Amino acid sequence: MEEEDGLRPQEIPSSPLIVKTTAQVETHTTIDFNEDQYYGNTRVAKSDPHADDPDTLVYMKNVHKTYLLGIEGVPALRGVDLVIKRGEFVVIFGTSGGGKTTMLNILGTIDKPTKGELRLAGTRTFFLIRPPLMVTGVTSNTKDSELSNIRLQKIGFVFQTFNLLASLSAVENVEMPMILNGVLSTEDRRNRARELLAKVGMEPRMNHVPSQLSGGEQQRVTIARAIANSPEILLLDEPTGDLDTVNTHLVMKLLADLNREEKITMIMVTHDVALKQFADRVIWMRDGKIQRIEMCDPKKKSDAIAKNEAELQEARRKREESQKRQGPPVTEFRKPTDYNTHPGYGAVRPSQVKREVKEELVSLSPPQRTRENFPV
Ligand SMILES: Nc1ncnc2c1ncn2[C@@H]1O[C@H](COP(=O)(O)OP(=O)(O)OP(=O)(O)O)[C@@H](O)[C@H]1O
Repeated sequence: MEEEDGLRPQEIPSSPLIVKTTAQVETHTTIDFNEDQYYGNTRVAKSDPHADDPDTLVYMKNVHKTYLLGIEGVPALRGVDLVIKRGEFVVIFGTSGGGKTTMLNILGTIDKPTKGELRLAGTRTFFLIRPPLMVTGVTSNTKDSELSNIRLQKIGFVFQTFNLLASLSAVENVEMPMILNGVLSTEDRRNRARELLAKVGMEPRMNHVPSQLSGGEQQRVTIARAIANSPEILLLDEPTGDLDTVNTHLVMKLLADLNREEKITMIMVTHDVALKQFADRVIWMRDGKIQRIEMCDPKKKSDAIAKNEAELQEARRKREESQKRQGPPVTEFRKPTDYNTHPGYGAVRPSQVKREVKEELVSLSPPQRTRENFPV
């Protein structure tokens, strides 16, 4: 029986039916869907085995994003289909204005698509042009607080500009996502933050505030903070963009280790061609579309990781040698409390956290572009 709008009324299947398909992940263009699926009488997606595969962490189907500038629409994404599997290291590469950051913002639920389907780490998110009649999961009407829960538990962010809270120490910054998650006790949070900072080689400077840390050190703290709630995905927007060569090696080593050892899925936007070597797949974007997907040779990836480590060792050796030649560095001794920027050292005050988190959430939102600061 066909309804007026051409959609069939049908019961909600307990799990979406998988019908005949010849889909292949690697080349998004060859996905051939043969039948629609229905939730109630709302058509949400055509059948695709990847959509319900437990190893699928990101599923984007026909995702569009159009920004509104006054009365004009700026199309940033124009029908993106993408499947990312658990544990992959994906690099997003492409022309300026191609839609890379927009895609990352949508994957991070910082921004919502105008149209299309997005499933993230088992969370189903439908964005339909018209309001869905019967839909399971989250819709485009989903409250921001629910989306921020997905962000908090499933996704870690690392940006080019480290985005640490200026008035909190490194260890307090790392504790922040755990405070928001509200699962661990104060003591457990502090211990975990300490462990994470040790992992990124920053434990000795855990009581320093960001302004007392170098760019590379701040980025390591950011990575520790990003993995605090054991996310499944790390979204990285030019994570080495502001770093020198040695710190780039260091950060890439950390990311490669987290990907290999902890199976965290990495999705990284970069303009640095050299970083493509760390990827399993490179997604090339142009004019809001995926232009092509390049599969990378696993051997080249492991060679790149080994070369990166060797270069890092060499850089450290050279630095130690030059320090020996110049004699011991002049050390300024300070008490830990010299780094304290607010009373109640060691304890994060709830009012301060609340205010700073608010600022943090604002800073995570995509910049509001207006006709004045963003002429078209
Ligand atoms: N908030 C916004 N308001 C209006 N237009 C926007 C907004 N954000 C991005 N755009 C436009 O959307 C398109 C894609 O932008 P996006 O920042 O995603 O590209 P990108 O590939 O990350 O570019 P770059 O490599 O230069 O950072 C561009 O045409 C951009 O001008």
